[in-house]
Amino acid sequence: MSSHPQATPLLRLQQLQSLPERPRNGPFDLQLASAERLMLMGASGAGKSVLLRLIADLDPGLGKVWLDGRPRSSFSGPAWRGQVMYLAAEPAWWSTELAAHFDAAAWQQLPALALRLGLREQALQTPVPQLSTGERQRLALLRALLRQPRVLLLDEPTAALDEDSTRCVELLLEEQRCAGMAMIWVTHSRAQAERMGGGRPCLWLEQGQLHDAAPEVRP
Ligand SMILES: Nc1ncnc2c1ncn2[C@@H]1O[C@H](COP(=O)(O)OP(=O)(O)OP(=O)(O)O)[C@@H](O)[C@H]1O
Repeated sequence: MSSHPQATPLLRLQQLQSLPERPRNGPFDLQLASAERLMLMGASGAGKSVLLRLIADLDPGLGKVWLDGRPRSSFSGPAWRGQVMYLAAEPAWWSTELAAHFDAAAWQQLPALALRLGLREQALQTPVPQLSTGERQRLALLRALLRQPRVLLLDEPTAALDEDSTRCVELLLEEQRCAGMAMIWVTHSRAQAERMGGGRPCLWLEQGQLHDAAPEVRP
């Protein structure tokens, strides 16, 4: 399957798949342009997180991936994941101090962005374990955005959020897309897939394969 076939896609997958001993996932062939966003749905356990993790090189797999025509094998792992970044549904925090997760420039930019996502000012001074799930989810998103990846792989980024916060996140991510960031966005919300899909059908993952349409409308 290919989305928007083009001469030089930003991200290209060819026959990407999980290792044979893992649950079947793939092979996937996919292209993603700069400023393109694919919405991805599928039943719980269908393999959506595994697909994103395969792309980010966080899960072992077979097949090929390119960024801007350059093979993933020519990047170091950290360099690849800096440009093709996976934002987990439950992101990891390696220090209880929030500031430890941001470089100095990003830390300066954080308050204004946090305000836009409805985070209280005090949240930035609160030890990470004492933040609410939704606060941590928004801060993890900002941590990722401030690193300016070329491709952001979003695993249910609004799952823990109320409607207002969800809309704030959607607006910010739309701005980032318009500025050129490509995204694959996993959601369980059909309404969100429609809102954020830009008129394109969302992709469905089922039995390890991607489809252009929801299961009930496929022949
Ligand atoms: N490292 C692994 N080794 C073996 N099986 C795995 C591994 N990681 C995930 N799986 C299995 O692959 C399947 C897909 O998992 P995945 O987390 O990708 O589902 P998902 O579509 O993201 O689900 P949800 O919507 O519930 O988050 C699950 O059955 C899971 O147990």
